[in-house]
Amino acid sequence: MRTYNIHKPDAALLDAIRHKIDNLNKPKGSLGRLEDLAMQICLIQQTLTPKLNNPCHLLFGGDHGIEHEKVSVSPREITWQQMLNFAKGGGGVNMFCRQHGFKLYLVDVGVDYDLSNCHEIYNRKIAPGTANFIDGPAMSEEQYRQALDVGAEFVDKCHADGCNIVCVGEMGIANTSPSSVWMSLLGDIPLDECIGAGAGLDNAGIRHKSDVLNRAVNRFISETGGKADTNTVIRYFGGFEMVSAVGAMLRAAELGLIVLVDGFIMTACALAAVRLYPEAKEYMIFGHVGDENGHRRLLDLLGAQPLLNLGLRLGEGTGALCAYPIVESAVRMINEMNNFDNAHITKYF
Ligand SMILES: Cc1cc2ncn([C@H]3O[C@H](COP(=O)(O)O)[C@@H](O)[C@H]3O)c2cc1C
Ligand SMILES: O=C(O)c1cccnc1
Repeated sequence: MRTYNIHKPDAALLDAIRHKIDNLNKPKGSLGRLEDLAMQICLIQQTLTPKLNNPCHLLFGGDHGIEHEKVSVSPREITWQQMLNFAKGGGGVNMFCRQHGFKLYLVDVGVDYDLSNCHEIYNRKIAPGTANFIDGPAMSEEQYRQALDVGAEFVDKCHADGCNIVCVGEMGIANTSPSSVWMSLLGDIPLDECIGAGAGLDNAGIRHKSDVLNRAVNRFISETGGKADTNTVIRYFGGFEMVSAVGAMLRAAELGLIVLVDGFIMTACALAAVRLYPEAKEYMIFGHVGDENGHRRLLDLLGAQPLLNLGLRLGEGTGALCAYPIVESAVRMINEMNNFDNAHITKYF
């Protein structure tokens, strides 16, 4: 399996960035979180004049064996139907990509339907859905490697487009289930605190989802003696689209791109990426906290402060895309605002 060469950005510029921000014509600290964002972006880009170039959105699609256990309110057909809908420009993700000028890459890594005639969708299908993790691992080691590599491949495409900020999103009916299991096992949090309604289960549905996931996790723990490493947990429960998202986040961090993180599912992928390479977190901006049970706790676990709180629970990358204008504002602040000297304002502190 490839390794990723991910470093914490060099902190040598920290004082110069702080000085520039504090010298802008405003009371010290008065642009709040925008100042922290600008700081993070300057460090990632190693400059006092950061830029956001050619933003790209990567959307990976895949189906899940665990869907057969009725852990989602929706059937798996929705995955391919939505992928085709995205290809026609009709999804939530499409309108926000259009709004903010993101180039959208749609990638089939494991949808249980032949999408190869659709030229707007890249065909990187590893298998038509993962295996059901109630019985054994969702994917083989080889499939795990492949899924990570697809993620990296598409970040390389974005990079070749001149992009320096990527959003990552997903489409995969039932994928809140593996996300909850990752959160529980990688975050050491009781499983039921990680489980929510997903795309709209009622209380009885959530109880059933919890029964299924508890059975699968208990079986896994007795099989592995509770000693499984991070890669094994990710591979055993993950979806192809989720593992590709992990690979994309890691490659983006390796290349020094900003990663804009979406909702519950993508935050679970961020956790997986950070468990593998802790420095990857320095490159991540967390777009929002959504309404899926567990999302807030997952963000807290990562020490992440989400930018928005809009009650979203769609996925696809929509929450990350909605946060993009805030990121733009932070970059404008540090590039365009006058400082006390050139605005001829008396510096009083
Ligand atoms: C029409 C529709 C569009 C979606 N777009 C994203 N999701 C979201 O819901 C799914 C996860 O929820 P669960 O684990 O409960 O299935 C994922 O596909 C996620 O992207 C959708 C779900 C539906 C039904
Ligand atoms: O926050 C998310 O990513 C999410 C929540 C519920 C359903 N689909 C996605």
